[in-house]
Amino acid sequence: MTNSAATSLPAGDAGEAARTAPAQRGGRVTFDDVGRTFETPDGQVCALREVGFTVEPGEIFGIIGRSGAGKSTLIRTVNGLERPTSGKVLVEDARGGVFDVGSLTVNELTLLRRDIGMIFQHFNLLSSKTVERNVGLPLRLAGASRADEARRVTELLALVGLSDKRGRYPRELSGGQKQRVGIARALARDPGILLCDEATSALDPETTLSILALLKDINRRLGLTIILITHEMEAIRQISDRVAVIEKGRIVEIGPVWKVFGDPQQPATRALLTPHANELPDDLAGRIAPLPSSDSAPVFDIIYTGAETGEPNLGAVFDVLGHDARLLHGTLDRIQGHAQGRLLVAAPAVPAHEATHVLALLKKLPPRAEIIGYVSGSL
Ligand SMILES: Nc1ncnc2c1ncn2[C@@H]1O[C@H](COP(=O)(O)OP(=O)(O)OP(=O)(O)O)[C@@H](O)[C@H]1O
Repeated sequence: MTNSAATSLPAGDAGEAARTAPAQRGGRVTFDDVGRTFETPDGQVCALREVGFTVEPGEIFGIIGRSGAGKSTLIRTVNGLERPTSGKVLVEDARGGVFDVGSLTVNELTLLRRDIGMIFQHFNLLSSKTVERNVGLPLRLAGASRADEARRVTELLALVGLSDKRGRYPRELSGGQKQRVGIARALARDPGILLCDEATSALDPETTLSILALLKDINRRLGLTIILITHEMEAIRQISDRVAVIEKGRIVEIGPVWKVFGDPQQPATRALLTPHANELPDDLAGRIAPLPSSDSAPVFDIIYTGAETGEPNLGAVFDVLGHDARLLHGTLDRIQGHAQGRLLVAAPAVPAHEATHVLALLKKLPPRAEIIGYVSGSL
């Protein structure tokens, strides 16, 4: 990989022609031991430490972390809005040109940013300009003719489902429509990478879903690489291929979404994903005791991480726990085709002194199970 800059960045008419052709595949982003510290009146703040991973072309890659973890700083290093104080951010475009973002001159950065679109939580639209003018702005700044701009705006508005809003102003649009304008504008110059900074955080749940569906559709149709930072786990779950968890500036966990969500390894990940995972409904919690009594039944907590082969086999569970076993509580979800979740099952047929033995049998079916207590009362 070349670490030096911009000789392969397209320039002039030939470059413009290449850029207006549909992207065949997205760009690749490599964080190579990236660190970023800020000098503040209160001393140094270390926002990123030893960050190292690669986002592959065409991936939708999510970055999650609590407030102040370093998400914004990290995503902003991709388009040079932040420069690393150590390490490198390398962006490889679809034509194989590799750019060391931190070492680019201002002019080179301007060129690189043509290949990197960005959308924001608060849309950042120009309120005095129509939808058409907002979307066409990057093209106009790049010197496109009026005719080329109008043609491209027509394509982009069709892509985001806003063809009928061409002459409207941002104030006349809903939040979801404004974000669609933001997406169209970000795609105006046919970038290979789209950065999404909390892009759905200001939207209601239904609109969020429609924007996520649009991003996924764009990713599939254009082959664009999408990097999204968010504190909304649902956004990641819905569309990301892989996810990285950032905590105090470090990447603490990274992997396919189904794996990280189904079987989080780090406390920071668990805190983000399942803050209420161990909470039971009050009525049930009140009935579960730590020790058995004469009329109680052991409660088995069965966890499907998604790594099991095939779908969860309830028949096999009931063969072990007895056919009068009762489902007390549970969730089951599907992420990227993997069924994962948790079932709490009471087994009146299992005497307390056999519970541990039965637990061992149960563990041979799904990979995780434990006894969380004993429930008494009629089942
Ligand atoms: N320009 C700056 N000057 C000083 N400190 C900064 C600057 N930018 C970010 N920081 C600090 O770096 C750390 C990471 O901030 P960052 O905004 O990247 O976190 P975040 O995960 O995006 O948070 P949020 O979800 O709240 O936006 C924080 O401690 C923040 O205060």
